[in-house]
Amino acid sequence: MFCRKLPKYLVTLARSYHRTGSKQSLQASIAKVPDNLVKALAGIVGDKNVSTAMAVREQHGRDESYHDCAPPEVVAFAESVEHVSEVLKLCNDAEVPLIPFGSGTGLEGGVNAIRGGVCLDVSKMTNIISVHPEDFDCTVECGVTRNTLNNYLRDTGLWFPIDPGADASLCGMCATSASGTNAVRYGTMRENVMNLEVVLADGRVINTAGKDRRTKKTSAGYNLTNLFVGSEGTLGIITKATLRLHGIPEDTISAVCNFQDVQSAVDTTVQVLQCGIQIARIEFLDEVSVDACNKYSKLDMKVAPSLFLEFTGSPNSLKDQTQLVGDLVKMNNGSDFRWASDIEERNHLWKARHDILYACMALRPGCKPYSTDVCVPISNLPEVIVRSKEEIQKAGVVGPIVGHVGDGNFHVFFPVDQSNPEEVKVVSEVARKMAVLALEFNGTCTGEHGIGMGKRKLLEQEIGEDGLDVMRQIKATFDPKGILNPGKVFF
Ligand SMILES: Cc1cc2c(cc1C)N(C[C@H](O)[C@H](O)[C@H](O)COP(=O)(O)OP(=O)(O)OC[C@H]1O[C@@H](n3cnc4c(N)ncnc43)[C@H](O)[C@@H]1O)c1[nH]c(=O)[nH]c(=O)c1N2
Ligand SMILES: CCCCC(=O)C(=O)O
Ligand SMILES: [Mn+2]
Repeated sequence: MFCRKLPKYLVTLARSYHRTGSKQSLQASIAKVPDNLVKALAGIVGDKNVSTAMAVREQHGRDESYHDCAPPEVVAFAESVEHVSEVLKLCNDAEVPLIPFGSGTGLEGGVNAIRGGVCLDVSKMTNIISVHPEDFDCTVECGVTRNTLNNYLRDTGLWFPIDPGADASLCGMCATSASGTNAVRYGTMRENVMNLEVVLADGRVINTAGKDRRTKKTSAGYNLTNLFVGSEGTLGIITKATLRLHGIPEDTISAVCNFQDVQSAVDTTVQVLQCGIQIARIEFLDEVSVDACNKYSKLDMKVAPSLFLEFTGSPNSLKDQTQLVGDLVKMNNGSDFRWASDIEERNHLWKARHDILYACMALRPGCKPYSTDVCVPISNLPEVIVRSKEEIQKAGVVGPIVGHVGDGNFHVFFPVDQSNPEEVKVVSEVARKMAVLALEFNGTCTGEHGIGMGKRKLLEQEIGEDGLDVMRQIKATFDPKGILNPGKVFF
């Protein structure tokens, strides 16, 4: 069991766990941050940037998910890469856990300090370092959020299209390999990051593609950039990202339409993609989600399985695309095709889509979101959604379905009452069955939210024992003392 040299706090943790095998013992053995370490932190980042106040710790001990708050013992705010490097050296030498915090919008408990330690909040590092409009790229510090970047870019005619709905930090988005409604057209963070500045556990600073490199292509050695994309704060702290920018489309039209059943809506999506239509967004909402959206965002859509679509391009190409998609919708017995070309109407529609999490939560006030995130090859999507819906109905729980269907990715948002362990158990079991079903259909348990705490068991099923071993070896190379966000991705 203890084959590798473990840090002190992990030895205590593992021993007490194996003595009693209980969850309580895990919590009891959380590492204490010594007073002198708190003082040393203040020496690095300044007194104003260190806090042990309970309110600040609690605010940093959870994200937007259902996972119980696990506050760090101290929160430090970094203002520069030098701060990040010094703090890491300090924690590494003292063998104290360190959890990076971007903007706390994650959905898998990534920032929860389940083994205590120091939370390093990087949201004060907000410089937009460079924009090269002629090269379609920019470089930002880790605390810059996607809305801040897009507001800054407005006059250049460019934008960064990856859109997880929440106004997340761009390096937090790198850390979770985020995507969202625009991925069908622009890809995910993986396709849109060219270079990263990363501080390693021992304080060394590296640039994953080499300092100041910002090329569209590279064949130079291993792809370190994409090793850090999706690493969830377990391999290093991302302090800068060089990102690809895209031209703002000339014209945009949005539309909604509905179908008699889930299968027809998803079949339409598959056919749209198979026809090679360069759709900008195509989102599925089942009747439960539409109902929630109507109530929360004051829409008046027919309560039926629906698609939200967006087309972009020149006026001529828009005409061709919309005509073809209109025909496909009709072929699948879809109806109520409603266009929204006016910017206010479009914004209202997409705001409603992005607020779906809150709309679903409003179905059961006081509950927290338990979200699934499976992704399968597009041809398997209709069957996987239909069978997932059957599981939800069999379990008798509220489970609206929303999907980035163009990517084969969809979510069920179960609003769960955390104070009811039986309910949490039932929901977890449906979520697990859905993930296993996706794996059987050549899919993944997470298309965009990450593994965090909730999907660690599923990762092993997905990657296999040997694959997971290689991941552990990579972790040990980058973080031999295991201080970086311990307990995330792996147990
Ligand atoms: C309403 C709503 C809707 C959505 C979503 C959230 C919410 C609240 N999300 C999820 C979320 O926005 C996404 O996971 C973000 O990428 C997280 O960015 P934060 O800055 O908030 O990271 P946050 O602070 O939550 O941290 C997330 C993880 O990354 C690590 N981390 C953060 N900053 C780091 C850094 N600089 N270096 C290294 N590690 C770092 C943390 O330690 C943690 O493990 C989502 N996502 C998605 O992909 N598609 C979607 O459709 C949506 N939709
Ligand atoms: C439980 C929230 C999921 C958010 C999300 O990923 C989306 O709205 O697409
Ligand atoms: Mn999503």
